[in-house]
Amino acid sequence: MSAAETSGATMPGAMRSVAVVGGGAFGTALALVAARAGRRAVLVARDAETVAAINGQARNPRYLGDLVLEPAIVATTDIGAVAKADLVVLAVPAQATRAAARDLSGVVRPGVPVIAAAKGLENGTHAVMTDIIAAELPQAAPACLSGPSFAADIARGLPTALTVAAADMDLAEALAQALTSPSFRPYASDDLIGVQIGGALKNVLAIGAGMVVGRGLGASAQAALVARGFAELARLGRALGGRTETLMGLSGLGDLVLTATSPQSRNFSLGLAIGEGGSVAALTGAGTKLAEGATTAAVAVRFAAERDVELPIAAAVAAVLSGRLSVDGAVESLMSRPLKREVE
Ligand SMILES: NC(=O)C1=CN([C@@H]2O[C@H](COP(=O)(O)OP(=O)(O)OC[C@H]3O[C@@H](n4cnc5c(N)ncnc54)[C@H](O)[C@@H]3O)[C@@H](O)[C@H]2O)C=CC1
Ligand SMILES: O=C(CO)COP(=O)(O)O
Repeated sequence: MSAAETSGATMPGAMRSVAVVGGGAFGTALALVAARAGRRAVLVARDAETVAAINGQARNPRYLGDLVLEPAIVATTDIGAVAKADLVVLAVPAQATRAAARDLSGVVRPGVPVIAAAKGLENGTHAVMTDIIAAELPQAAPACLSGPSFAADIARGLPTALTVAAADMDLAEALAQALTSPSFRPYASDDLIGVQIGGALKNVLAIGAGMVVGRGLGASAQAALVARGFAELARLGRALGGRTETLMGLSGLGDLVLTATSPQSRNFSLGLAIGEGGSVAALTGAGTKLAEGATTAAVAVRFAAERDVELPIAAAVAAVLSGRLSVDGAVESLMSRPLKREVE
């Protein structure tokens, strides 16, 4: 018997029904993934208008424009629907993951895997998402899904490859089997920390890359930020126990390359607008699009400082976001740091 079976976690053949919680862009895309993989997929969203549009017109206009959602998925506002699921996906923002998990505490059945889809660190606790799930849903088997994949690309059925991780590799492999389809290729991993630190940090670095482009600093500077930013992501990931191979894989370097180079990314776009002279307050205030890196920046810098890990680029991004530095001031501070060996 595998560790997953002895721990009571649900195994692949039994994962017939998937509940995705969170009716935004990524939750909707992941409900489509589950449906394409042959699972019974239900999307639990709190906004009744979104639920009506998904069920009535196969669209989520608020988050995915006029993209047609095929195959059809079923949406509901009833969180009780999660009780029937053999597999749960939590696709709400990182700072809402604890509240959403708490809402599910009396609903998720024992042994059911709960996959965190958010990319970020919790403000205050510095927790990764699977630690939040472990704390709030002790009856569940925590897992996470991360990698280069824009929700709209997934929803269109474009080819995507991601990493799905669980502490138990057998469970990670079972989750990959349960979600795979011709356009969606999950790779299994048991490195929960490596996967989640990569996903959290790449958003911060993507904001920095956007600032570089928006300020007109050139493609050479953008590439330097990606490479030295990756050194920071890997330094923090390794300090927390993540593996170098994971950090260099889909959920780390892969997602960093995507997000730090594409205006399709909300994090990159936020940085771009700041670099062009936009006001941080106006670009991150109420009603603006989610950019997880805007919160994760300061959280990661504090977390790293506690562990004596240096994150100069992330710190510069956090300083610009908090109004302590201009983009030009950030560049000057980074360029005037004492010279270092490239490899420590
Ligand atoms: N959009 C994308 O391309 C991708 C997003 N992600 C990650 O997925 C997470 C969610 O992102 P998106 O879906 O894009 O954001 P979004 O802004 O499109 O949607 C967020 C959804 O969460 C809901 N929500 C917020 N708090 C909630 C709560 N307490 N309970 C229930 N629902 C709640 C909102 O009503 C909204 O429907 C983020 O961490 C993001 O980094 C990961 C990969 C791709
Ligand atoms: O995580 C993502 C792609 O992998 C989505 O990035 P943004 O949140 O910056 O749009």
